[in-house]
Amino acid sequence: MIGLVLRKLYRAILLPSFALVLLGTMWAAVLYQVRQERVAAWQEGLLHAHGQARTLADNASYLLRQADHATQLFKLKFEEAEGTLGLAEFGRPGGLLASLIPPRLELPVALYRADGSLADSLHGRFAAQVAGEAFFRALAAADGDSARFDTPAVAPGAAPWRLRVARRLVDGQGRFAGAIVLLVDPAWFIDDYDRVQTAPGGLVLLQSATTGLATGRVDEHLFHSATLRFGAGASPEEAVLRTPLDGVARLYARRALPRYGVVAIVGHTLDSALARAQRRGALYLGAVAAASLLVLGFTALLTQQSRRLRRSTEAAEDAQRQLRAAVDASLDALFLLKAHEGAAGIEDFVLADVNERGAAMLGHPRAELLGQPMGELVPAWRTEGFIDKYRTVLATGQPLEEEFPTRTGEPRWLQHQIVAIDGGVAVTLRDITPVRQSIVALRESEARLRTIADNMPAMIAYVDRDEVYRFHNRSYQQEFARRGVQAIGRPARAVLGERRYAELLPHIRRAEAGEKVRFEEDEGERSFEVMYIPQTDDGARVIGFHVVRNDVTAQKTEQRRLLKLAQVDPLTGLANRAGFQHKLQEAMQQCRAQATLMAVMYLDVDRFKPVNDTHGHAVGDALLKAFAGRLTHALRAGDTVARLGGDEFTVVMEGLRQPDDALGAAAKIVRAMRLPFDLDGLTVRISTSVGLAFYRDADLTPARLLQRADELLYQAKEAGRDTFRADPAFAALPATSDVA
Ligand SMILES: Nc1nc2c(ncn2[C@@H]2O[C@H](COP(=O)(O)OP(=O)(O)OP(=O)(O)O)[C@@H](O)[C@H]2O)c(=O)[nH]1
Repeated sequence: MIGLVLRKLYRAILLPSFALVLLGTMWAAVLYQVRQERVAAWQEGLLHAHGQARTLADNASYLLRQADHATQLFKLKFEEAEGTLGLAEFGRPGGLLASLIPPRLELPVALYRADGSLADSLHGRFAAQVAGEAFFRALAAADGDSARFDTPAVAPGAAPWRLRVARRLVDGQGRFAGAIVLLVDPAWFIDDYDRVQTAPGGLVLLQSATTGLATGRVDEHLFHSATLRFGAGASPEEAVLRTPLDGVARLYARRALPRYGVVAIVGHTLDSALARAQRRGALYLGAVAAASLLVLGFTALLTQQSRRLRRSTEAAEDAQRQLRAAVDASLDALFLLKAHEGAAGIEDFVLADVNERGAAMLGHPRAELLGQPMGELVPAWRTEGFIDKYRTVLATGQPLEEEFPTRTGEPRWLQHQIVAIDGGVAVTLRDITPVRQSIVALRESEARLRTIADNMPAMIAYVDRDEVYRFHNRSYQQEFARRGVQAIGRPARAVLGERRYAELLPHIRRAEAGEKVRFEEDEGERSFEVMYIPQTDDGARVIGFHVVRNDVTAQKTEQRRLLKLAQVDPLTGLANRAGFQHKLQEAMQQCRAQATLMAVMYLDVDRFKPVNDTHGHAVGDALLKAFAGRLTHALRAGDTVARLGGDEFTVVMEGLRQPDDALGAAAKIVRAMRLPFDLDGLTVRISTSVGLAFYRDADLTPARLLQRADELLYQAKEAGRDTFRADPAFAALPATSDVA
């Protein structure tokens, strides 16, 4: 876990760290270079200033030397002329002074006597008496011939200072005779400043070594008395100062002229000295800034790209891990085999990879198996011809799938799949023994069910959700054969025919909706009881239905026979009360449906009891039979005649055109019964009374209609018998009219 975090951290910071190091190195190198440039520019500036200070010093020393020579020349000529040489002679145009010093300078010159009084002067004002001044005293006391230089202020504190060149004069006897004095304005040296050529802001300056008074120039501005003070630790030759002059920082170079008591100074502004270095520095910094931006941008881009790459690599690794897990968890043993070529072609296959199940099947850890030749690892594979099959699949490129039982060890069924891959084959092996066992069990179960179904008298079939016959038993086979149709695999609509299919469709739909359907079906003489039993899948979805069809013709016939028996009067063979009631109900329904007219007659034999009493029950029975026969004979074939019991009979007449038809029939019956009955040689006379009720569409029950006929019969009996009474509402004839 910690290792993973560290690895992630390492990946995350590697590139930024590299970029930071690169940036740091770049910046360090550039800053170093900038600094070096500055140092070099500094040195160069100083060098330049030194050169110029030297030039200034040379220039000044040249003029001062000339001044020295001039005093020396004066001294010689003065001494030659034995003290008579005047300044006018000495300093005239083209004279001795002019041979050494340009006349335009109009150098102030003074001649002092031995007592210090001013003897003569040119081009300037001099003090009238200098006997008390240090330089004069020094000259008077000295015995050498060297000139003396100093830098007195002409008017200390206010006027510009001067460089004074003074030389001792002697007379013919070598005694002190006075002094020749020259004053040199330091501005003259500074005026020659153009030759020095400093950059703008540059300073050229001459400073007195003793008084510190100075004369200088910055650009066109000439100034006096400004004193530059260099620090105690400053180099005697160079310094950087912010002068009190103008506050501008400069690089200064100094060149001392010890003989003349002055120092030549040149200062270059830091800005001008370092301008090029600063420009270059800015250029370097700009370049390194641009390069830094590029590095940062490139690093960001690389980081992003590397993050993407890392993500896609991780995704690929994840997918690979999942694939590996799926392969290891597979129910199949998986082997990747590489063909091993020998002299005679492919000799064996080497195990390149195997999943956990495959390793378990071979009985070794996976790591031990990789790289092993299969022929040696599992010799049975060679003897069982596996290696040959792999070779064939690899050669043809055709995949092979097969199921086979093992020949060695515990009997098992294996499923084998071989697919050609690059340079070898991928092999999957699956133990399908349980599947085979369940298939066998299923087949046995199916065979048992078929045996049962085939030996059932009922016709059994299965119709799937597409209404196609998928199964039928032998009974149904015979039925289909009898009709000359083939059912299996064909739609019910084609097998049944359009007409029968249309009749059965409502039942089919109900079964398909999941309802268990039971109905009867008649086919000519034959009757069938049919059941449709829906079949559902695990999700309770109807996937078809079973058809169970029983031939119930025999039962139906028997049923009809029994029903008939129950509705027949055994004595007369006419319908009994039950049969009559059944018929009356039917007739009334039909009458209502068709809006026709019907009639019900209620008849009773008049004075039957005496016949029984006189001749016995047998004669009574015979009379009842004869009565029934004569009654039936008197009526239409479609009329229903019944004996309710005793000597009571009823007639149902349907489809009457008019009431008269029934009235006529009643009258005919009454007349017919008056005729004597011949009962095995015994002649019996009776008569009959009839009640006649009509029915068309009134709201009436069968019992009420019969009761109505009974009431009318009662009226006929009351009227003296041997007549009929009809419902007056329907009777066109007088309902009570006696039968003629
Ligand atoms: N022989 C015979 N007699 C029967 C049978 N069933 C009923 N009877 C008799 O039929 C007679 C019916 O008589 P009723 O209708 O009541 O009297 P009736 O003599 O006909 O008098 P009216 O009907 O008023 O004219 C009774 O004596 C019954 O015993 C039968 O099945 N056979």
